[in-house]
Amino acid sequence: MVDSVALFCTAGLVAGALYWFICVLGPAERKGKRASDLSGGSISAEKVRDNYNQYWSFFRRPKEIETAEKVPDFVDTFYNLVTDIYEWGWGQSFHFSPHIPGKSDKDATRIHEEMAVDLINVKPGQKILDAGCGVGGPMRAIAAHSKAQVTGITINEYQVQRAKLHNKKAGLESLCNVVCGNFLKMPFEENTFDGAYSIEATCHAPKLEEVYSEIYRVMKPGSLFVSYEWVTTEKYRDDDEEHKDVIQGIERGDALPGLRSYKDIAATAMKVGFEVVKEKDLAKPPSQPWWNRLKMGRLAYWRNHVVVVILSAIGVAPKGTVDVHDMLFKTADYLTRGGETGIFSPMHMILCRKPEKASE
Ligand SMILES: C=C(CC[C@@H](C)[C@H]1CC[C@H]2C3=CC[C@H]4[C@H](C)[C@@H](O)CC[C@]4(C)[C@H]3CC[C@]12C)C(C)C
Ligand SMILES: C[S@@+](CC[C@H](N)C(=O)[O-])C[C@H]1O[C@@H](n2cnc3c(N)ncnc32)[C@H](O)[C@@H]1O
Repeated sequence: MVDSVALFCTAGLVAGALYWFICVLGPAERKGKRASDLSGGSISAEKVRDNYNQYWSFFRRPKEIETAEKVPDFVDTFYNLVTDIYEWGWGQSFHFSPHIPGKSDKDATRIHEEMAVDLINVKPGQKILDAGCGVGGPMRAIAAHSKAQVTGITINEYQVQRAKLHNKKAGLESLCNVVCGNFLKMPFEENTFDGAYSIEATCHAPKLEEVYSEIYRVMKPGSLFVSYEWVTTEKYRDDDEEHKDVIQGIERGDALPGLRSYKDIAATAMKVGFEVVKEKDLAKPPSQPWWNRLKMGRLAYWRNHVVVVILSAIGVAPKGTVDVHDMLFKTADYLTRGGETGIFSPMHMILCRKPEKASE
């Protein structure tokens, strides 16, 4: 009798501890994803590992990444694999922001997002485009702040579902619209939007010119476009093996067909017809390091690793989740090294205007 009571109590304690470790400690945000809900996005659970291997096979055939037609599929596969982990461990905004002393990561993220819409100067009710919207963290902050009508586009169907769900929960359905599509060939008429922004998304385009010219096409003459670009900075040397290693690590862990130099951004914008209004690397001092948040998360990553291993072992999370989590763990290190050495920036800001009259 005493034995069975002890057994019962121990089992209760173990179950309680597991619940606390996985469900309470797990979510990044109060209303975030739970570890027990980790999935492979639109990929069925049994195909997650195959898709992870397929993702890596792109890097064994680098020529294919250079082919524009293959890149959206490769990026789509990547976001099926990482979207839930990002939401669980980071939140609903899939980007970095400078650390702001005395402010939480959540507030610093929102301030960085609001700055984008303030730069494009839109009025309540006007239509704006979010090129590469993720699950819509920025879109909701921007719609709430500006009262503009935001249309987001993402290549990943699973993100569309997540974004719509979050928009509904936030009561922002009337201001936020999400479509699944390729930002290299958007399902919008010419001159549709009163402004456009893109946060850490155009880096996935094999050729920046293609996405910029498509954004230019759908914007109204005289309207503004702002982008936060992932770039290598003036400190990057391609004859330095350490630099090359860090940049290659960032490309592989973030589904990038090839990082561009900061020099290419304004040149490309002008090539497609934009006037460049302003260009500034928002990571440069006096901004505080954006990579602080990645470094401080290390303990949480270990806890997440244990959670993912347990959940995969008991069949709650798909089998390849551990591999995907490992890949992100290594990526966090490459990104931190990129930030600390100053050779990489995820927030090279460019503000452009579509001229009232297109030049010849
Ligand atoms: C703009 C892009 C994504 C940028 C960031 C949002 C993500 C880049 C690396 C990601 C992460 C790395 C480590 C993960 C950790 C091991 C896990 O336990 C919890 C999630 C991470 C913190 C994850 C979160 C998102 C990132 C910071 C790219 C893709 C263009
Ligand atoms: C790092 S996430 C950033 C998401 C969002 N801007 C944010 O900050 O939360 C990059 C986004 O770009 C989208 N993306 C990448 N390539 C795309 C393409 N060819 N067409 C449409 N969306 C694309 C991805 O699906 C993803 O939503």
